Amino acid sequence: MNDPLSELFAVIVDRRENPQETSYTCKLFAGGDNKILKKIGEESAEVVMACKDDDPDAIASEVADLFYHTLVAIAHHHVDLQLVYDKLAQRR
Ligand SMILES: N=c1c2ncn([C@@H]3O[C@H](COP(=O)(O)OP(=O)(O)OP(=O)(O)O)[C@@H](O)[C@H]3O)c2ncn1[C@@H]1O[C@H](COP(=O)(O)O)[C@@H](O)[C@H]1O
Repeated sequence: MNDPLSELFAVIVDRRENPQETSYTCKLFAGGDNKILKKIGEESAEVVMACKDDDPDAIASEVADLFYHTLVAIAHHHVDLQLVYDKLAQRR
């Protein structure tokens, strides 16, 4: 699958398997749940604030940050993105 989320998820999983010193993603993995989940909390709050401000560009930007950090969380827990897609498909 080559949708943008799947492509990003593949890069994130590669960072998990092949750590690189300069990679922000690798710093998140190194920090574990404490670091990753704190970022999800922060980014969620930023999505809420951007929606409260009714600022479409800020909403898109903050949701992109939230998607990225959520993908890092599921990769950290070795959950495949396909499983998320399967859950969505089952709800159709
Ligand atoms: N999509 C993203 C992405 N979205 C958001 N971010 C980072 O998430 C952080 C957002 O948090 P903040 O705004 O709070 O910024 P910050 O102060 O730097 O964050 P903290 O130091 O507080 O954790 C920023 O550092 C962004 O660069 C991302 N970092 C990486 N990616 C992609 O992940 C892949 C791997 O990147 P590397 O890990 O850098 O190799 C590449 O495809 C990148 O494009």
